[in-house]
Amino acid sequence: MSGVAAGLTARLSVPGRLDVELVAGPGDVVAVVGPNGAGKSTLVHALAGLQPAEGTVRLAGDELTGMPPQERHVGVVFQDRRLFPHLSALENVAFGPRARGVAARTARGVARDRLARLGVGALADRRPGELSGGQAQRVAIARALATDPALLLLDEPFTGLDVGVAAALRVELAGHLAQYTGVTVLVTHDAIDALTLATTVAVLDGGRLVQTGTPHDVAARPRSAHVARLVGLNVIRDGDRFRAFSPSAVTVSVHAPDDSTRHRWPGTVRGAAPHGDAVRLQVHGEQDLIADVTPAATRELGLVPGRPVWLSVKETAITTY
Ligand SMILES: Nc1ncnc2c1ncn2[C@@H]1O[C@H](COP(=O)(O)OP(=O)(O)OP(=O)(O)O)[C@@H](O)[C@H]1O
Repeated sequence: MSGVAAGLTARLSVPGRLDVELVAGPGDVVAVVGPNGAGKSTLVHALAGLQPAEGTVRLAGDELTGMPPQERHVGVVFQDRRLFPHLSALENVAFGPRARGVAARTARGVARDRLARLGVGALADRRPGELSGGQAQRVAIARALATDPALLLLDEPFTGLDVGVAAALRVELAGHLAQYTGVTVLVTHDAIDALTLATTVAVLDGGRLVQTGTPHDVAARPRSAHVARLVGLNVIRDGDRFRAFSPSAVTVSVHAPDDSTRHRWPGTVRGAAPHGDAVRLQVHGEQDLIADVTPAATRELGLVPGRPVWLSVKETAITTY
């Protein structure tokens, strides 16, 4: 794979908890998903050097194996933020560059820039105790980005935030990640994160990677019930918004539906696989979509690979982000 030397290659093992090989290129956003206890946090901590692990980690051509956390070119955001309570937002963000020997004035300039980019420039003088959860998480992300890390680790960064706050932060993070040339590893329990932010979804179960692929591939061909439940969503990009709907909300027909209240897409059946009591169809077209239909409908409509179909969904079944 080209560019891997500039990206991340990790082989990590923590006996009884983790045994994975993870490869990502520059700009990749790897969403790590999996059930509770799968080893997601262990992986993030091992990459950050906060969890002793056997194996090797190469990042941007550097060997990190055995390197202490503060020397790794890694930015970390945890769910509980972990800002220094006695420092202002600005000082929290400037701390990393300062610790790396950057002059105070320059470090503060970098910190102002990162805070502004995360939409919290006006809160630079506040202490963490004077920030809302969403604001504190923006500061935590600004802090993680302040050293221009080659690897950004986000461990459930939206957990504990109000739905609206998480949605706004997700949009900003998406904009940021689109320009970020390092590797991002994002631990998430949320299908929207996996499908909208990630370039790769890595499914961890029992400490091992059981599936990796593009978000669409993993959603279309989930190899575990957990992932099927997690990523079983259609997501369409509409400008800078994402529109998501469940495969069970999709109606499949062989003629163009004339109901103007529904969104319609033509496509061709690519594959069909049992999915619980239903059949999950993969449909290729201008939008690659998945649809759950009954086995009876599959037979009656002749929904086999190559079959041209129309998919439609009611506006009310669509959630916009
Ligand atoms: N400090 C520890 N010492 C020993 N075992 C641990 C420790 N922390 C976690 N484990 C075990 O390691 C395994 C992986 O845990 P980990 O916290 O990495 O999972 P996770 O995927 O992040 O789970 P969750 O989604 O619940 O946060 C689990 O079996 C857990 O019980």
